[in-house]
Amino acid sequence: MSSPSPHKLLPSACSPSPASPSSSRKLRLILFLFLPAIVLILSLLFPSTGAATASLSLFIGRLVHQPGQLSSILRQTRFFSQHTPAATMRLDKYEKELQIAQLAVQRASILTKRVFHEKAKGTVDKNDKSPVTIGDFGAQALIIAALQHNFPGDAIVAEEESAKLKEDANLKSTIWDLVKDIKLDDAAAEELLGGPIKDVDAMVELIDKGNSPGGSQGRIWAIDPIDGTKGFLRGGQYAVCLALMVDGDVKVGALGCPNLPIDDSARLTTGIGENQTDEGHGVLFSAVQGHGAMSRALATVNLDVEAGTPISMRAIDDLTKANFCESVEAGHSSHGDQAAISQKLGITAPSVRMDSQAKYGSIARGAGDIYLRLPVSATYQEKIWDHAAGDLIVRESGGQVTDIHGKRLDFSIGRTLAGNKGVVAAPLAVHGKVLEVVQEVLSAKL
Ligand SMILES: Nc1ncnc2c1ncn2[C@@H]1O[C@H](COP(=O)(O)O)[C@@H](OP(=O)(O)O)[C@H]1O
Ligand SMILES: [Mg+2]
Repeated sequence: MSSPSPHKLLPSACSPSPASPSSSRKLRLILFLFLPAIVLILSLLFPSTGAATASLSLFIGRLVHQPGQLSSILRQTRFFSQHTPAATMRLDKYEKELQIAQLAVQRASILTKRVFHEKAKGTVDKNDKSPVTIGDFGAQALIIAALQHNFPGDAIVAEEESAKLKEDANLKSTIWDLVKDIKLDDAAAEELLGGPIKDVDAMVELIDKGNSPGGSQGRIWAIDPIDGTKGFLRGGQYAVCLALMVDGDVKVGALGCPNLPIDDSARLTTGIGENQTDEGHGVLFSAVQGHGAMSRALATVNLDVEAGTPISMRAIDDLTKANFCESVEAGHSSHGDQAAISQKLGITAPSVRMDSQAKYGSIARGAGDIYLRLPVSATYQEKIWDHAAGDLIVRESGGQVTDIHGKRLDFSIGRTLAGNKGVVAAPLAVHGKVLEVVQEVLSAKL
């Protein structure tokens, strides 16, 4: 068994820490002591501006008495705490990348939702026997069109290729009929993405632009147009996933989860992975390295790139009360090993099964707590598009993501995570304990 590499296990420099209670207390004390003095000085200096002085004192008074508002200001101002920058999206870098990623995921999600609610999803089997739908091809074309328009020099690693479309004219035209009508409701946002794709040939060409071998150099986008295709077909959870890596490090991540509840505080229930046919769901998760993660309702319009709700993982003081997530597919993650790990940790609640990177998003916002992906096959290599966005979103929410050996996921090797086995994602404070038990249970296989 290889031991965890210490430098890889350091907490993300950007784990979010909301304004700390002590810094908040400090500011409240200062304001409390100086409030009368400020008011006195202002009224002596500007006797004619009584109303302004009164409003100012009212504002300061509210700050002193409303810690929530105070801490939100602290988060935004980076005041008093060296940790506060993480909880805001005040971006000094990657602002455009985040904006385009969010809009591209929103637009592709409109397409996937349309297919999701139709009976016939145009399913074909790929060579590896995994299914792909017209939604996968269409969403990939739309996302790549947006990336090519904005960042023409960037490489792209995307899951699908157009070979099947080239041999099936019907399939190709069905996808084009779908793609050509999809647009955001906001004209300016649509223009930012470069507007509609020109024609069917351009669409096919775009799909194949996702054939980069990946690697450790330069800017590379990873796209999974529909992650959890089996969940998508079953009527369960799925995710539209996009991440930017620079020199092998994930810098920006966006996850569109059209079937997750918008409310971040809704705890996961065991039924979340099935029969998600109600409208009114949909959440967009995003993160920028060093700036925390956030969520917002998955919309169809333009968006304020820095707005959204900061999210964080749930603090767990008692691991027996933790909530596990795992794949629905027993072929993707070993249900038996997961059950043995739960038992050893004293967890009695059944793990919540759901498809796709919606698992990463769910634990990042504290709806669930721990996501384990336990290898079933000795030879399977995880794909970078199945993890890049989720890995960043969880780490930026106060979590740690490693493989079962305790190594951080390495996105710099190519299209697969060839240097890793499985996934262990958990809040930073308990990750070590969870990993220990994972290794104990899997010891015979490691
Ligand atoms: N044997 C295997 N082990 C682990 N993951 C696998 C696998 N076979 C396929 N997958 C991946 O599992 C992903 C779905 O993950 P989950 O089980 O968490 O929903 C699939 O993504 P797609 O649905 O995009 O093809 C696919 O890439
Ligand atoms: Mg996938």
